[in-house]
Amino acid sequence: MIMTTTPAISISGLSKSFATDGLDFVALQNANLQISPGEFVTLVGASGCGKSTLLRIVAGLEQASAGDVAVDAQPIQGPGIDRAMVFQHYSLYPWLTVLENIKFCRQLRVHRDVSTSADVEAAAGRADALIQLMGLSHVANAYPNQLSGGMQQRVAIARALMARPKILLMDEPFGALDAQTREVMHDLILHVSLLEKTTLLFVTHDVEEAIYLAHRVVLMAPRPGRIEAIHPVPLPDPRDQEMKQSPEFLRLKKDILDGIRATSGMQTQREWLERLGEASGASY
Ligand SMILES: Nc1ncnc2c1ncn2[C@@H]1O[C@H](COP(=O)(O)OP(=O)(O)OP(=O)(O)O)[C@@H](O)[C@H]1O
Repeated sequence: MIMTTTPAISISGLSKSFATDGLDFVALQNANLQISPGEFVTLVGASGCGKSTLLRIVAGLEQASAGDVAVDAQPIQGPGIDRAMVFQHYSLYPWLTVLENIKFCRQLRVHRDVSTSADVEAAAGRADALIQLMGLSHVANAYPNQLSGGMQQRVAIARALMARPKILLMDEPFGALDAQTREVMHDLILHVSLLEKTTLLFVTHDVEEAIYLAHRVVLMAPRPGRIEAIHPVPLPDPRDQEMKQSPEFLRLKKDILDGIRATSGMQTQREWLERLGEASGASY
């Protein structure tokens, strides 16, 4: 892909090893990826291929063993307000209401120091707009444990968007939701990302979700964790649920699923299934 602007995220020669039992385990090896401003990129791949590790390094929550990550051409130095992260488990503050959870980041020191009264007013307006957009106005004063999983995740997303991050990092954010709620969330996050030109890096196990949301799907592979292939998604914006039935969509889904199967290390060949049958027969 030819970049004409400064990448929103630039990942070069990125590696990460963990010391386990005195041995170095390579979770990520020489990853290279340039993401344009406003681009939506999803990461898929077999379990343990380093998707979350890559995301956590970009978030500044984990340190790289080698290589560089830059945001807007600036090397990252830990977490920053230019990047917000949403996890699979909603991680809301149970003692705060929905509205208080969403406004919480405004009360952090980093924001308070730069806030004028106009900033505070604008923040209240943004919190209201996010609450409306996410369909949360009827529960604005409720506590997280009074909400369904889908609603809690909408609060977590609204909270992440509150500081108007340039980059949103999402680690299986819809993994615990039912299929219908996921579809609603997909269209919602696409809508917001187009509106605010947010750059998205999104981890998922769901290949359909990965294609529907993304401009590019990055296929990762394990042992060692690495980027195996990058698939551009040949669908226009805005997305429409019907596109999931298009031949381009189905072809890409098959290619990516084949890629995951080929790199997962799991065996489905007849020979191994037969051996399993023989072994079971012998033991029982
Ligand atoms: N803190 C850690 N210490 C040791 N090993 C780790 C640590 N974090 C991750 N790993 C290992 O690094 C590899 C990559 O982990 P990671 O969570 O990034 O994979 P993933 O692709 O997100 O997996 P999954 O799809 O199962 O969530 C795994 O083998 C994991 O066990």
